[in-house]
Amino acid sequence: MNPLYPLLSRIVPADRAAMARAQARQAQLTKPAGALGDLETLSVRLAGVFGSEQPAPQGAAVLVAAGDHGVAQDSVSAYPPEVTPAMVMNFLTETRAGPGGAAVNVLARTLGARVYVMDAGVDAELPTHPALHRAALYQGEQRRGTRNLRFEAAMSPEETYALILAGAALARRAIEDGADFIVPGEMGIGNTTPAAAITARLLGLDAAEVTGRGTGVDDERLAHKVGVVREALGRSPVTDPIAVLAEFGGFEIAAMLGMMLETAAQRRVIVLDGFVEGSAALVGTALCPQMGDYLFPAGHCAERGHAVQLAHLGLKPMFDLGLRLGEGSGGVLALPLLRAAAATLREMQTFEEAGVPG
Ligand SMILES: O=C(O)c1ccc[n+]([C@@H]2O[C@H](COP(=O)([O-])O)[C@@H](O)[C@H]2O)c1
Ligand SMILES: Cc1cc2nc[nH]c2cc1C
Repeated sequence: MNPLYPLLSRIVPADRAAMARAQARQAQLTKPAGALGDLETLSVRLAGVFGSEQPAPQGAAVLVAAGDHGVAQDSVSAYPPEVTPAMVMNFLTETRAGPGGAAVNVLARTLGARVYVMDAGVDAELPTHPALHRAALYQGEQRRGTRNLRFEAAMSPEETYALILAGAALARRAIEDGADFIVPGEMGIGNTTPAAAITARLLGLDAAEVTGRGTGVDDERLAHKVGVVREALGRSPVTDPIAVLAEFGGFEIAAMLGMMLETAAQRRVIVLDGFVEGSAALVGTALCPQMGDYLFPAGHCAERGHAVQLAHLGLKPMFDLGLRLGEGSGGVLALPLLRAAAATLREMQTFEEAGVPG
């Protein structure tokens, strides 16, 4: 049996009747018709997720999965692979302001989201820390970093399934802790290369159309990176979504896919951050189109290939701040907009209640 079958079979479409009631309610609220713009669309989609025309989502969590990549030895990033474990320590360190000194920690602290960090296969001996979650090991060793997708499959099928299920388990934990919004996030030097390969294969595009500068590579490195993605795609003809993920993917991308599937299965909101997160979302909707009902893209991301991912998903981002960080940082920034959208349905008066002539 497909090890994902029990998870996939729990994902049902959003509640269309609740969405229709929310749409009708938006029309009665005290504002000119349509005047809340995209907040109205978001509020109706949230009604579908929570099965209520007055959705009341509570907690939020950002789940940052970290992994290393064989291809990072291949000059595809502007930074060395040692940054990945160093940033994991930065996510966990105590600072004067509180736990964690990275952008995602600060944004989450500012906006009231809880941060969970996951070692999905980082190439370093990380110390035990109460806030550091290890990927559940399948029978055998968890490798520290994937193989180089340019020459061979990045992950085995067993590793791929193990990481998907580990990501699902962490999302389950965060939901048990009270999260109704799950923001999958990632850290992994080199990971815009696997994300580009996955996106190119699943959308049938050329490497050059979806390969961007990541951490900021120059023109020469970008041309080399496009060549690496093209070689990887030329090496393997796979099109099955899980095979594509295993062949070109990353441990943290597989973990984020698991987080997304579990969040959809539990009818909570998946707040979608950038391009690397988008590659996991493409695998998810290829496996299970209904997962798209639970996806809420945060901001437009400056990475080449992000716009085409969202166009394929048929979803519009909420803002454009030129972000290209990852970590789930953009997703955390979207939380106030999503909360505000739900609050309009719950708390605004109707024309009739307020005695305003409609
Ligand atoms: O997800 C994105 O949109 C995104 C865009 C550019 C960079 N990143 C982050 O930068 C790293 C990947 O960039 P690179 O150049 O090493 O492939 C990784 O740690 C990601 O979190 C992430
Ligand atoms: C410093 C640094 C922080 C990051 N956070 C996500 N990707 C990153 C890449 C670098 C290089």
